Amino acid sequence: MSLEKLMEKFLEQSMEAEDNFYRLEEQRLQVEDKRREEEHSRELQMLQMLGQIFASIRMPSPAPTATPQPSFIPQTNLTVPLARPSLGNRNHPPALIDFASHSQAAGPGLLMEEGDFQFIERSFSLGTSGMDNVIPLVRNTIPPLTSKKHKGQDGRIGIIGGCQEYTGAPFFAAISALKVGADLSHVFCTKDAAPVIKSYSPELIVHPVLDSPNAVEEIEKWLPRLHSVVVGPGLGREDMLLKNAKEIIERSKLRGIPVIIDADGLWLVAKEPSVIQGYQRGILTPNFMEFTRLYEAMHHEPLDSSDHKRSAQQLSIALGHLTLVLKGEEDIITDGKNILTCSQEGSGRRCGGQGDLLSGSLGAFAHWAFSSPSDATKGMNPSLVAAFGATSLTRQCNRQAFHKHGRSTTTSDMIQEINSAFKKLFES
Ligand SMILES: NC(=O)C1=CN([C@@H]2O[C@H](COP(=O)(O)OP(=O)(O)OC[C@H]3O[C@@H](n4cnc5c(N)ncnc54)[C@H](OP(=O)(O)O)[C@@H]3O)[C@@H](O)[C@H]2O)[C@@H](O)CC1
Ligand SMILES: Nc1ncnc2c1ncn2[C@@H]1O[C@H](COP(=O)(O)OP(=O)(O)OP(=O)(O)O)[C@@H](O)[C@H]1O
Repeated sequence: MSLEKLMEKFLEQSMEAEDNFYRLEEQRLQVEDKRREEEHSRELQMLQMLGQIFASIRMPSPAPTATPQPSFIPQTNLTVPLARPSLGNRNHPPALIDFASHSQAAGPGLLMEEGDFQFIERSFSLGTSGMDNVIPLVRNTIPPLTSKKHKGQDGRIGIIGGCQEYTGAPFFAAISALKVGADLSHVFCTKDAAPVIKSYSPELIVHPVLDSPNAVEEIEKWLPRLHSVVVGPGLGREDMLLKNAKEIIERSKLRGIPVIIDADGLWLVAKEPSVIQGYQRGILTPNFMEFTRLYEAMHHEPLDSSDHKRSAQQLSIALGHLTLVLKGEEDIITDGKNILTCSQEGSGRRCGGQGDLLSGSLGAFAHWAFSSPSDATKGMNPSLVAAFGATSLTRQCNRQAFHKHGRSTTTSDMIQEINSAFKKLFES
């Protein structure tokens, strides 16, 4: 046999061996996923039972002298979503965390009693002692970079958004998730937005399906592989796109995938709050305008803007203790029971797209927080920890970018700062 033939044969054999290796590895991962799923569903069942036991112990006792405050009646929803956790996610039991935060005094801050509920405020501005409280929890959830992992383990994030008008927003969100440390970022956008978004970056996986007749089925195929979805950046407000986004949210909920809703996704929530109400892995990231819309949709009265924290808390409660991030001069993060405020120094530059950096990076932080062992967040709701990570990072990026570019600072400049801002906050 000639040397050439020998080489050919050798190459064929080694390719076959490689194929076999990957096939076996895939099988092994499937078995591992199945084992984890079974373990998670057992944990969920136990936690539900525990939840019921706690609930029966904590039935409200009548408080004869307390004056009820009708405008602030908490509409709690302490049920654990009967959802299968997404693959690779260690499940954080929402009910248990709720009970834990009811019963723990939360370090520094203000303790308010409202009827039967305790509202605990923790004001954390980085650079003060507050940082010492939450930043270490964020750190605990960040997966270490080791050589033992395969591609995808640190996060496969899906962005639902991108239409003819808005191609920047989904790009900013998707690239921010990657730059923070997720392994893969998928953008599900309309057909005409896809080539534009692809042309911004070869790093993104772009699916031109959001306006196709079978959009939901096309996207659902990917859901089992996604660790979190961010719905809304650049989605637009066309009825058909909102309808598809709504269906994706519903299907993500069924799989227990963390769902971050921003921008036009919040327009959808204001119209149909039930789409996310009560889902303990849902996080909403409104700016003040979006917040006002949501508040008025839920409370049927104008927002009293004198006390943002209280309003944010009320809205969170009305939405079934969903985590809210009200963005502004200071970011208010609440799940209706705990309030964190992040006033990490940013800058006076308010260019468009900063919110997309926040929601995209939150996609990664949320995956990490929900898939960490529960002691990593020391009983704090993982959504709060993830949101604090994302807001402090966004503000730090803004600060660093402004330092270099001054009034010319744009979101792209902020994205360039993600690595060093991340290091400064979480790795030093
Ligand atoms: N490069 C891209 O592709 C980008 C695309 N983007 C995408 O655009 C889509 C629409 O998003 P949106 O935020 O412009 O819509 P909406 O909520 O109707 O706000 C409209 C008006 O509300 C006001 N307003 C806003 N904030 C406020 C505040 N804090 N406090 C008070 N008022 C405030 C303000 O009103 P004005 O001051 O102009 O009267 C503003 O003009 C969405 O898909 C998003 O992802 C962006 O991500 C940017 C980068
Ligand atoms: N007045 C402010 N001072 C400091 N930081 C701010 C201020 N307002 C917003 N931010 C920060 O900017 C980031 C984005 O918030 P912003 O209100 O711009 O969101 P948005 O309007 O949804 O953004 P987008 O342009 O992406 O739609 C948040 O991290 C928030 O903390």
